[in-house]
Amino acid sequence: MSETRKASYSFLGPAGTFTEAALAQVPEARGQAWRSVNNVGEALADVVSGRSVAAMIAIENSVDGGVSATQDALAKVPDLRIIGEYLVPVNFVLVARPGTTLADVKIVAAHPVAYAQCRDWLETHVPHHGHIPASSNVAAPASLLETEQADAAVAPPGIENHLDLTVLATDIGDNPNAVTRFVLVSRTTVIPARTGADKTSLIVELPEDRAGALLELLEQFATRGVNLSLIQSRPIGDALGRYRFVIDADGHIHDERVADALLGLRRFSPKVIFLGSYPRADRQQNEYTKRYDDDVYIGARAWLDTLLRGA
Ligand SMILES: O=C(O)C(=O)C[C@]1(C(=O)O)C=C[C@@H](O)C=C1
Repeated sequence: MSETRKASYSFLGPAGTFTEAALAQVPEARGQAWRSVNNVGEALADVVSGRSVAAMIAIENSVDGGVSATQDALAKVPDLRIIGEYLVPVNFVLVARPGTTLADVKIVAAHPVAYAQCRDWLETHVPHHGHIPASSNVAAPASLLETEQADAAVAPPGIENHLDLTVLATDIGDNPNAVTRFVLVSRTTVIPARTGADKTSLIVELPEDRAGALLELLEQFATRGVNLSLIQSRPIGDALGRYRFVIDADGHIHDERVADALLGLRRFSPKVIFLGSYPRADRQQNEYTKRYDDDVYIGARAWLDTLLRGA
């Protein structure tokens, strides 16, 4: 009797993290094997080695901004593609071992991105606290039951149903509408179909020592009517003052205006990494001016062809 082998999907664990909630939104991952890992590097290594078909990773938080570990890993690990985007609303509770009160709390364990989202609350209600970083929002409360290094932990709501911990405070996030954006990363070169509500992710380096280079980069998009939903600089790391740009552009590589912008970037930049074109999580149709429609590019190319053919 032959048994179908399950495909493996890696996610930041253990079970109960927001990353797991993002993976739960992926229809193809349902009923497959989910592999809990401890960090983004491990998740991407699983994809590179073929151990997992894809990995779910956090890439941006509405309060704390871009997740630098993810952005840097995507710049360094070759041949990865983003194939989907998912949004998860995030809010937090403060938990402790039973018997602990808020007044007892001196050290708080928290994932750094979660800590950054609860900083105002913690500074107001636990003003003298110290912080121990944890690898995830579930690893933080779990650590309270393993060591006494921390007195309390920042955790996702509902954690008290899985771990023997007491909730000291709820809704401790500084912004009640906080959202984290996740991406599903794979090694496939098959580009998800164009939907009209798409995003294209890129990492672009600037040519060195050129006045106005950043403006020239932006012009590649502006002159083709392509809107950017994200542009963030990250240090390349080899010398002070050298940066790469992480970019999300509205549209799909199969949109003529986006393809033309990519050609412009490739001519101008020493390094362009195409991270993928994929459906936007918010399913909002891409907006652009009529003069950047596919037909306009196709018509212009046909005109050039007739000139080249001497017609
Ligand atoms: O620890 C988790 O629950 C995660 O899924 C990780 C993560 C992140 O890496 O940004 C996800 C969402 C929250 O904003 C904080 C932490």
